[in-house]
This record gives sequence, structure tokens and C-alpha cells, in this order.
Amino acid sequence: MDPLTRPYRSLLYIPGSKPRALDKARGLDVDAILFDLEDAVSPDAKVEARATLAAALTEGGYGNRARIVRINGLATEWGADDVAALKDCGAEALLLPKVDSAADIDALAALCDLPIWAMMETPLSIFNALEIAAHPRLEGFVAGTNDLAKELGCRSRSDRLPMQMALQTMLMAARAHGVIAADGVYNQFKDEDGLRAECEQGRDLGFDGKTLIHPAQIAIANAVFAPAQAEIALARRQIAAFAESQAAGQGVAVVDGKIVENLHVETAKKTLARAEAIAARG
Ligand SMILES: CC(C)(COP(=O)(O)OP(=O)(O)OC[C@H]1O[C@@H](n2cnc3c(N)ncnc32)[C@H](O)[C@@H]1OP(=O)(O)O)[C@@H](O)C(=O)NCCC(=O)NCCSC(=O)C[C@H](O)C(=O)O
Ligand SMILES: [Mg+2]
Repeated sequence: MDPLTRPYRSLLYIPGSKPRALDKARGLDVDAILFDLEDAVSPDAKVEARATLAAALTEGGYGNRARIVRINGLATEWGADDVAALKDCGAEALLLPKVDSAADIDALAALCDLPIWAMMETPLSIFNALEIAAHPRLEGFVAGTNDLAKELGCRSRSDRLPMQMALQTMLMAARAHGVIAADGVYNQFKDEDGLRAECEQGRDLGFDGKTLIHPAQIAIANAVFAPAQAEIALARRQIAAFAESQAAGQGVAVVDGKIVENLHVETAKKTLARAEAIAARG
């Protein structure tokens, strides 16, 4: 899975314990579903949720939405059984919570053949982000900003200043190793303006998309993380202007008063590839 060929603008958590929500997701305009067995499911509902989720995935109907299952940690009484029950049901990847190091990815890799995503939500995960991203089975990072805030003991701020070091470190590691990076959730799910502002911040930092907790959040994430029409038009003009300059024996073009070099053309091509991937998802 690659954000240039498959979009990850919106990744919706769905509690494995909620059959109505599991069914509703089959019709939602979301890029990826994070089927959750961890924090959205209470301990006394874990075993039943596992069976409910396995049945829903086996039944299918989720179309081209990426299907990722968040299991319980392997140190819990449920983790290993979650893997055994869900690794062959149609999930495309498993998401491991509370990862501290690449050794945690090794432990899950030994239990299944699926690609692995890591919740980046402990202080150790941030300091070990590079080795986690470098793991050959690692495909995606998900920022766990609620757990990170709990561990840091920081205040919740609209500018997310206390989160910046962690968010930017995981992004650097993700980009160093070609890993998908999804931003954390916005808890006030009825506050559209706040969600839009946080999506825009995550997009500007470089995230591929945002994790969500409610269907009402999907449209905003899809819009913010898609290239805007003006960006697409600019990308086309940059590519054309650079090709013209090259034909004239020059290595640099100028568009709208700004230089365009080969590296800008690469970015412009990625913008067009992302737009095409979104259009292809339908
Ligand atoms: C937040 C909610 C508890 C709100 O639920 P509810 O009050 O039932 O919402 P609505 O009545 O507005 O629901 C309207 C319809 O939408 C469906 N629905 C609701 N949520 C979802 C969903 N997530 N996916 C699919 N469908 C959903 C309802 O079934 C209603 O459908 P209908 O009956 O047809 O009208 C609830 O949204 C919820 O449980 N959200 C998920 C919470 C969750 O997953 N939390 C864990 C992940 S967050 C996290 O752990 C982050 C990380 O680890 C960190 O550390 O930061
Ligand atoms: Mg968490």
C-alpha cells in the first residue's frame, strides 16, 4: 500500500463490538477502516468483539477501503488470540498498539504474515521511530495523540504545541523509510471547525491523512488531505514549464515568480499521482 497509488486521507476507527457501525462502514466514503479491538472495546466485551469482527470481515463488503485491524497488545491476555482469529479473515494489515521498539514488531511478525502498522503513542516509540519504520514488515504509522498526551502529562492545546516534537519525529522516520503516516484523532467529534484546523495542520506537517472516530468527520478529512484544484493546476504548469526550459537547454524554470527545479517537478508529479489515486478510488 502506497499513498501515491492508494489514498489514506481518512482512516476511521470502528469498535469491533458495534455490529451496527461495522455494517454502516460498508457504505461510508472512507479511505481506510481501523477495526478496533483495543481501547474502543471494554475488557468484558473483548472476546465477543473479536468474534463479531471476524464474522464481519469474513462476510466482506468493504470494497476498496483499506481494512486494518487494531489488535490488543501482545502482552495482554487478548493479543495473541486476536492475531490467531483475525489474520486470515480478510484484513489487509494489523495495527499494533503501544509499540515501544522494533522488537515489538518482530514479536507480531512471528505470529502472522500480514503487513504491520504501529501505533506511535509511547515516549519510547518516538525515540525508536527510525528503527520501527525500518522494520521490513512495517507499512504504516498511526499517531496515538491521546496516549501520548497521557504519557507526557501535557495540556490539550488547539495548536498541539506539546505534540510537535513527537509528530515531526515520527514523520521524519516514516519518510526516511517510505512508511505511510496517519495523524491522531480529534476528540471533539462535533466541532467541525476545530477538526478542519487540525487536519490542515497535519496535512501541512506532511501526514498522509487523519484518523477519525465518527463518520461525520470523514468529508472534512477527505477534502483537506486531497490536493486542491489550484495545486493540481499549478503542478501541471510546473511540469510543462520545466519541460519547456529543459528543451531550451536550461535547468530551471520560473512559474508565478518562483523557481522550478527538478525536485519541484518531482513534488508536482506526486501531487498529480495522489489526485489520480483519489479519482481512481471513486
Ligand atoms: C464517539 C461515539 C461513541 C459516538 O457514538 P454515537 O453517539 O452512537 O454517535 P451517533 O449517534 O452520532 O452515530 C450516528 C451513526 O453513525 C454510526 N457510527 C458512529 N460512530 C461510528 C464509527 N466510528 N464508525 C462507523 N459508524 C459509526 C452509528 O452507528 C450511527 O449509525 P446509525 O445507527 O445508522 O444512525 C462513536 O462514534 C464511537 O464509538 N467512535 C469510535 C470510538 C473509537 O473507536 N475510539 C477508539 C479509537 S481512538 C484512539 O484510541 C486513538 C489512539 O489510540 C490514541 O491514543 O490517541
Ligand atoms: Mg491509544
